[in-house]
Amino acid sequence: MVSSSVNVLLLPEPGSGHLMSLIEAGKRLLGSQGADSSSSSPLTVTVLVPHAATAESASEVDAHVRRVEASSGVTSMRFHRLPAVAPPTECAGNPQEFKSRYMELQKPHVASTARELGAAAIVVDFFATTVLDVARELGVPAYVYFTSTAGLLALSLRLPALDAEVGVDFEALEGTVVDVPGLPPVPAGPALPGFMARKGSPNYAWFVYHGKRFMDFDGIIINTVAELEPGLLSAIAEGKCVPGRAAPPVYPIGPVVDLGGAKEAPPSSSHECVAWLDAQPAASVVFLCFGSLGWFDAAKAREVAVGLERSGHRFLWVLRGPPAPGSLSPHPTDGDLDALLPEGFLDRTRDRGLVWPKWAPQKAVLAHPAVGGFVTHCGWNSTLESLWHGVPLAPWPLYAEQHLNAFELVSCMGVAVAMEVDRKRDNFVEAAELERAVRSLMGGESEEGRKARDKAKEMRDACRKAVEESGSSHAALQRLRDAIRRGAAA
Ligand SMILES: COc1cc(-c2[o+]c3cc(O)cc([O-])c3cc2O[C@@H]2O[C@H](CO)[C@H](O)[C@H](O)[C@H]2O)cc(OC)c1O
Ligand SMILES: O=c1ccn([C@@H]2O[C@H](COP(=O)(O)OP(=O)(O)O)[C@@H](O)[C@H]2O)c(=O)[nH]1
Repeated sequence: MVSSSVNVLLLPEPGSGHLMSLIEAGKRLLGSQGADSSSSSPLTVTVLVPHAATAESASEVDAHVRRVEASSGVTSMRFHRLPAVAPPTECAGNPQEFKSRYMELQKPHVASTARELGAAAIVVDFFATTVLDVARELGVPAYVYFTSTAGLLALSLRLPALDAEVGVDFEALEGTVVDVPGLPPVPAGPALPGFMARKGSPNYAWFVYHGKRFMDFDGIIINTVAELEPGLLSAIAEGKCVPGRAAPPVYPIGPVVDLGGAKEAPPSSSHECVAWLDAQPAASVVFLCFGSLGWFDAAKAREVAVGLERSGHRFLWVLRGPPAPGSLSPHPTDGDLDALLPEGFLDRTRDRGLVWPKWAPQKAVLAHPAVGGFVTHCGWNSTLESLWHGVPLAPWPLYAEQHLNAFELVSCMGVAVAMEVDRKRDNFVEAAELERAVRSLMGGESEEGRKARDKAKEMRDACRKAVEESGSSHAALQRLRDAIRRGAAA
């Protein structure tokens, strides 16, 4: 007998990156609900879509929601738009504070919607840990969805204690290391996330707050793969991050990336970048792309150009320019190549390079057999997309938690060659250093490069196996569904 459905509410942060990741996670939750799904209650998912704070963000969110609504096959996922709230004021320049306070303002709407729709569980974005109060008030189990690494999760869980142990600002710890269970000693200067620099900053305070609250959830769903971060996941599960308290169960269900049609073969050469790659030999092209917010000024672009030219390798370089002057949007503009690149660079490299000034079809590029290496800002989605295709990396972190990701990619996972990024000079990389890293990554004599290439292939296989039936992420999803059903029954 099929019993009534179990409705899981998802509360994303209304920015396209986090929203898309949580919706994709919701699809996985609905996925194949297990051999016993005909006899147990089927899960349904309702995404609570907060009204985005800016017009630009609202239109991105709306477009994405419409695409998912229209796509066939996602029949048990519904979307419920939450009413607009007045955005918090006085947080300019403090994105973590803004996002955290904005999510806190959703609480009354989440509470009334959960009552109206009936919720068996609530899953919230990691900027929305305040919404745990609503779940507790209603007696509904609550899960947090963590869009980044187990490394950042371990650091977040450890941070409240670390905050008490360390009496100075973290930026004053230059030259020392920080202990995070599951990671080798973390060099404070190069590797800690930027928002940890000053204890007085509201972003830091929110990071400590979220770290505390993660411990109170019924479970933490994380976009990683057990085989990518085994030591970190064990350290968290063994309670090493918060001694004396059992951590909530952690469900590594990754890689949660929407691979669309790009899973195996690249799509037809409809995009100029892909058409260009079609004409290049296998594993011969280094791809450079820096996420949704990465951009370069002429000084940085010059170093890249010189480094690429001297490396002799083929390249596909996504070069974006600064956000529009006067605009509130942090998004880069299309790169003005004449202004950004050294004289004659495009002519000299015409036969072996393409500089693309706009948003690029990154997933299709990484899926292309011509791509042999990826110079990346180390955004976690970009990293997972690269590893899904077995492409080794050279890290050039820029913002958010990316410096910690870069450290982990080199020092723990071994899928990246190290590249020296001068954080004190706004993440500047010298041409000679880029040239060295690209040569190593793309098949020079270096042992480091060979190891990164081998390890990336190994991780590709591990990621693909993880999502198969009997794989670790598949099993974690099944444990999560069981826990949600048990919670609903209770
Ligand atoms: C992981 O720590 C931080 C992440 C972010 C952050 O926030 C964010 C919010 C949105 O509404 C849309 C986004 O696209 C977005 C992206 C983002 O940073 C990236 O998040 C990715 C995961 O989805 C991934 O982890 C990348 O590495 C991040 O660059 C912001 C932040 O502080 C401001 C964080 O500490
Ligand atoms: O030109 C670009 C830049 C980025 N991306 C996509 O944007 C996402 C970036 O997410 P990530 O977590 O790497 O970094 P963020 O932009 O959130 O910092 C990834 O899915 C990329 O494939 C893309 O398709 N084209």
